[in-house]
Amino acid sequence: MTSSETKAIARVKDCTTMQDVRREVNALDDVLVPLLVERVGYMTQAARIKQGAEQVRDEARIQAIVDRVRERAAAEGGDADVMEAIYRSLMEACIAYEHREFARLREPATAGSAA
Ligand SMILES: C=C(O[C@@H]1C=C(C(=O)O)C=C[C@H]1O)C(=O)O
Repeated sequence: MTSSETKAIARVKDCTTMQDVRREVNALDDVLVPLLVERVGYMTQAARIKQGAEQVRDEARIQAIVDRVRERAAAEGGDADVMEAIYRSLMEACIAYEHREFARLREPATAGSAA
């Protein structure tokens, strides 16, 4: 259970200027981007493990993630619809990347490309 004092929304600072807002947003992006790089990295793992390209998009898993992040966002005092939109967009980018990785990992080896 997330108590009202520990909710993420309670950590938003009051800002006076747009410089204040953008400094805080940049600081959060500095945390988010490395985590997103790590998340996207698991798409390469998924691409290796899955047996066929038709398995890359998994609608049941997408819906389970949407349900889960909507609940997590609400528990943190956030907007569930905004979080769903962010995650649907994120997962579409991840799926497109996973398709590229699926193909790349199965490309026939050519001279000079061994690694
Ligand atoms: C990583 C997976 O592949 C895809 C990418 C997903 C994601 O970005 O979390 C979710 C579902 C899949 O369509 C998976 O199946 O779990």
